[in-house]
Amino acid sequence: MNPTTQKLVEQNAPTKLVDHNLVPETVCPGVLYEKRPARNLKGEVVPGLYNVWISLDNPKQYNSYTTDMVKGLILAFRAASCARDVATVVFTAVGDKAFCTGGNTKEYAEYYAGNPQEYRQYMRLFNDMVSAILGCDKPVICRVNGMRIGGGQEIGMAADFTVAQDLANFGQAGPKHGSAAIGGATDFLPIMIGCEQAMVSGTLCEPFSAHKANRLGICMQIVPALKVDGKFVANPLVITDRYLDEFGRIIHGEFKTGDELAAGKELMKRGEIDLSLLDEAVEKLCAKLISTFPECLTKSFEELRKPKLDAWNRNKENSRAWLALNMMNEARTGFRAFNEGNKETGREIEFTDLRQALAKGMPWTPELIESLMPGAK
Ligand SMILES: CC(C)(COP(=O)(O)OP(=O)(O)OC[C@H]1O[C@@H](n2cnc3c(N)ncnc32)[C@H](O)[C@@H]1OP(=O)(O)O)[C@@H](O)C(=O)NCCC(=O)NCCSC(=O)C1=CCCCC1=O
Repeated sequence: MNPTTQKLVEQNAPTKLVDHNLVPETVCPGVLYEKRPARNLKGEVVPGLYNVWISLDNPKQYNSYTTDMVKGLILAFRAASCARDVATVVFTAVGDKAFCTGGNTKEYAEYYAGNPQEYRQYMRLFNDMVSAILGCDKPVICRVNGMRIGGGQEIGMAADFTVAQDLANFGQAGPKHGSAAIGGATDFLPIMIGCEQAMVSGTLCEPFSAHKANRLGICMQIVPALKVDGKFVANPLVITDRYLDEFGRIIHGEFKTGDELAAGKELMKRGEIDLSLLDEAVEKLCAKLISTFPECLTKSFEELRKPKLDAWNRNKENSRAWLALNMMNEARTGFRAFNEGNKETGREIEFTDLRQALAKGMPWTPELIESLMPGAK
């Protein structure tokens, strides 16, 4: 700060500030809240200003969020909103495997399955978490440190910007695991990537690469993360060196197959993951954001959020009720299948068995659900 401005601040700023936060900046289980010094465009630390890094910390379960973590995120976004000295929120997670793979399937299978009134309460918290991200008083950057799947994709899309390391996959999981992607994805995807691609992602649940996420417009920037022999290389599992196939179809960002894939996997084994370029890109974006008038920036992102916010507000309460009741049958079955299955038995049900049974008018009995579990004879 220049000396004249500094003197004016000393003479005019209140000596005691009112605390608008609802809760102290608490540490909640599974959520880290860390203030990091903000930097300007030259990379210099700006004294007295910070960016808050809110990190999901459940790497063993791919940073899926438990009920406690959902509560922690609501509080963390609220605290960041109220912090006068915070410029930007970086929303990320611990490790390099996953940003988040959505709701915690163990908790879903072992507590919420068959318990719709409890899940309805959980969905109150879930809805408040998404609203807390969309309503954050600071711009929110989703730093995608690894895969962003299911509810992870939903809370990531609620952020204002997405910057990803290029080994991260994106996508939905709901209809394969007994849910519908109505925790934000069905609201945000059509706006962000168009109705056709949204339909593909929200129903087929096929993961797509960071390169494709960038092309579709769901991610503003990607950076390489794999270092082989000391040099960064693009994700070797994905086609990145050509745009079209012989028929003129776009193949850039599609997953490799056959020999090309095998060679990619070999290269992957030789390399190590280094997220320093991701951090550089995120810091650079934070520096660009801090180099703006604060209220004009806030008004701009508040307006630009409106298409997402309007769609979310229109649907979130109905979605809550539907998801709660769905815990009686399909979610009860799908999340148990993921939780009780393994690599050998598989973690999904035989969908055609269920469809054949329902086609004959079979009711949803506990025995039907047991008969559908992976490995059931
Ligand atoms: C496709 C996957 C994301 C990754 O697959 P893969 O790379 O093969 O890893 P895994 O071996 O499957 O997983 C590694 C370990 O992490 C555990 N894990 C992964 N995801 C979760 C999770 N969401 N909850 C709890 N634990 C998780 C996994 O069990 C492994 O541990 P283990 O000890 O068993 O070796 C794949 O992991 C996957 O599909 N995951 C589940 C994705 C999912 O279904 N998420 C929930 C979607 S629904 C949702 O999020 C919702 C949000 C609000 C609205 C309603 C709603 O449904």
